[in-house]
Amino acid sequence: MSTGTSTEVMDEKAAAAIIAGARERIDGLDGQILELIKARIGVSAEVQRARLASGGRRLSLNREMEILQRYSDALGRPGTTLAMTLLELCRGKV
Ligand SMILES: C=C(O[C@@H]1C=C(C(=O)O)C=C[C@H]1O)C(=O)O
Repeated sequence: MSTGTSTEVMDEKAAAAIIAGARERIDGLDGQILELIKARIGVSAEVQRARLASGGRRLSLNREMEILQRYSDALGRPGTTLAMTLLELCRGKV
């Protein structure tokens, strides 16, 4: 996957301004990502509770496979690692 970097030449001040602005946007995006992860943990717990309360198993391997496939299709191998980390956050280690 490309990181979108280019080799354009520029002076240090211009680069510093771009970096500062971009880092602010990255911090904003990371804040949103963290909030989304916390929301995902809550929704996942809701599903797990409902399944347990109705006599089912807490975890669903088929559903986890769908999620791993989706992240892998979108982001390749690191996507699989990311999905595994998300699943661990949402249902604990298995
Ligand atoms: C939330 C669910 O329960 C568990 C947690 C999952 C998740 O966090 O995505 C996926 C599968 C299950 O192991 C579900 O089945 O959808």
